[in-house]
Amino acid sequence: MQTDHTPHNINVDAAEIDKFSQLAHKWWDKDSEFKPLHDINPLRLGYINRFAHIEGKTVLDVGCGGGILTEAMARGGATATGIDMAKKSLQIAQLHALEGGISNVAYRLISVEALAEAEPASFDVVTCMEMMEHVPDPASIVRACARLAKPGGWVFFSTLNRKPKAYLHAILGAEYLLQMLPRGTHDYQKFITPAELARMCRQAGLELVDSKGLSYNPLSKQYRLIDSLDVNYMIACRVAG
Ligand SMILES: C[S@@+](CC[C@H](N)C(=O)[O-])C[C@H]1O[C@@H](n2cnc3c(N)ncnc32)[C@H](O)[C@@H]1O
Repeated sequence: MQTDHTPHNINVDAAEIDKFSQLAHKWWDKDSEFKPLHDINPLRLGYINRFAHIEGKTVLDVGCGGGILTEAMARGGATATGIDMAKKSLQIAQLHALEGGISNVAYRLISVEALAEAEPASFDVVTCMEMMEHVPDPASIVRACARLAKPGGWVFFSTLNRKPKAYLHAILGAEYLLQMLPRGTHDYQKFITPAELARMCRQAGLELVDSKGLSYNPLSKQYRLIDSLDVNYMIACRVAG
């Protein structure tokens, strides 16, 4: 794994990185705290592919954790790079790729802001999933992601909406009632409304092309894409060509 030493580590919440580092050994346990990410992975991969057709493309996965999406994109034929600020997660990601014989994926310990400064406009596709609600300054992440994509490239974000319904579903439901996630996984104040995210994208020079919500049915234990952005949602953006 490549480690880049950089002063660009201001936009990092150390407690968040610590939280994910402590769970790092569970990234690939599909019955663990990371089960929801495994369950939504085919949906988000399908969504990304619908717009960006990743086969043969260079993709960057920002806040990649153990590489659940990064590795799926590499398996889908992309040359994938995953970055995160939790070293343990990156080590797990790299080990998992090695064990699976996947060579078209690389992991780097570097902030997205530092990578954007060093290698602007170098990826066809940039993804940043379920990460922005864990950082102090999400707009800085959006700007860096936009800078890293090539002209005409695609940028995808997913996060949680700061709406009471999201508090009910993502915190009371998932953390307390269903115990799908550890308590304290999410901080409601850090959730981002679609309007706020759209503004951040606009200010970063991204054109918002599409948005979809994700809905979980606790009875069937299935996720599906929906039009409502009330709880979890994803957006697809394009850099001017
Ligand atoms: C909920 S996990 C999502 C992992 C992955 N994106 C996925 O959806 O499968 C959030 C990830 O964001 C990472 N993270 C938090 N703050 C970060 C930062 N400032 N820079 C890079 N990664 C960060 C955490 O270490 C963790 O791996």
